[in-house]
Amino acid sequence: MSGCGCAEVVTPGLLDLFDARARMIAAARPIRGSERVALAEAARRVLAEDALAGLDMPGVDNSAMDGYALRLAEISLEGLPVALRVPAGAGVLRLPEGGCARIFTGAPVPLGADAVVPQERVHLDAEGRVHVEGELAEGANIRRRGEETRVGDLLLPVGARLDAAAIALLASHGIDEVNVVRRLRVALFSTGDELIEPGSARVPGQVYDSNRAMLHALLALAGCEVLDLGVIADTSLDLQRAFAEARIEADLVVCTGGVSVGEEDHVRPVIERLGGIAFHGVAMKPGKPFALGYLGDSLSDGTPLIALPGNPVASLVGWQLLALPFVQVSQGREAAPLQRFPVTAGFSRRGPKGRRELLRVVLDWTSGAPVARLAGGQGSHMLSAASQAHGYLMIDANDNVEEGHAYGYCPAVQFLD
Ligand SMILES: Nc1nc2c(c(=O)[nH]1)N[C@H]1C(S)=C(S)[C@@H](COP(=O)(O)OP(=O)(O)OC[C@H]3O[C@@H](n4cnc5c(N)ncnc54)[C@H](O)[C@@H]3O)O[C@H]1N2
Ligand code: MOO
Repeated sequence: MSGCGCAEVVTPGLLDLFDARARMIAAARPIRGSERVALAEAARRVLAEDALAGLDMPGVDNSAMDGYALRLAEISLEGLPVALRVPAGAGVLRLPEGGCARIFTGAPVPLGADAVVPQERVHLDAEGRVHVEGELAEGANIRRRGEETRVGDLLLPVGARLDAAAIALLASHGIDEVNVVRRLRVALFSTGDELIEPGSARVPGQVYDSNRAMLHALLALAGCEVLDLGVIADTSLDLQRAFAEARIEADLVVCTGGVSVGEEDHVRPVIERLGGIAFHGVAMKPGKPFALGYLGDSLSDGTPLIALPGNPVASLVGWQLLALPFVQVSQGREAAPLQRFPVTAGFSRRGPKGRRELLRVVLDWTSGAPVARLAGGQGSHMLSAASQAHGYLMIDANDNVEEGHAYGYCPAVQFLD
């Protein structure tokens, strides 16, 4: 990866992005409480207890191929008569001496058989006797009982998030209900007197509230229950009321807007009155005025609060890089590591001094290897590029982008896990 080799120099007063991330992860406390849900409803939920194997897997020795089950010692020039037919779902039968069994993929291998020959490797003579072509090893094409897991083995640990493969694994053991961590209850509001609801009539100067729609979607994707408090007016009193209500109802409060330094930005002083700020300001672009705070006596005893910037892309990036790992730990999961790998830049650009920049890029594969190209305008108010981007190119605080050099690429898909 490129870089001038100097130590990172970030703007004084701003926290380094990775320090901020570490502080978010350290500050989060897993919530208490679980519920039983049907497996069909369990996608993206987090296991509240270990899931153990209810049976040996596979449950019986079974065939990996459509073919013939036989005793290797009985293979002869005369061929073997087909003495049994064993479809999937049949019980465990015994192979008669001197005969073989027609068998299908997944069907129980009859007792006595020690190999399965695929049907492509046999020929049947006029009497229907089976002749094996080529060599066959003992155990060939037999999937052994318990070769994957045994009764009582750990299938999935507490804290595992249930994806489609995990759900299939549980279903394969006959499990139809699971004990999962209750959903994290998150109170969400945006603040700004210019904000109006999408769908309503607008006069110039008014702005549709896109951050709340975005954060609602992101919280839902992360498996949270969202308590949507709407748009809160930019006054200390209104914010104070909103925070007080949010605190009673929720495990976590997320707000967006009004978190910068102008006199119209009331969020920080109100938080300081009702609780405190753990940190405010991260050396990243976009997303600088990110804050972690709390309502109550302390971060560990009070209700945590995440204040995201108003600029839409700053809000998105703040969620993805800083808020999401906090939510993951609060849900009883491990915070997913930030995936980053080198990708060549297909453009040059001056860097923002003092802040790590997250450029919204698309990957161009036409040359066979990925080349990052800007997805569009990079202003932190510009959602178009963010909506097109495959991920971010992360540029160090004191670096410029030079075409042909490699920089850390963070795929956006990781933030949907
Ligand atoms: N003098 C300074 N001004 C600003 C600084 C600074 O350090 N010194 N930081 C800039 C940065 S960086 C950002 S990011 C923004 C963040 O400001 P706020 O979090 O206080 O956000 P607002 O001022 O409320 O709004 C900024 C911008 O975003 C629009 N917005 C706000 N909420 C929403 C929403 N829910 N949906 C859509 N758009 C929203 C708002 O209309 C403004 O255009 O501050 C810079 N200023
Ligand atoms: O952090 Mo701000 O996001 O540069 O717009």
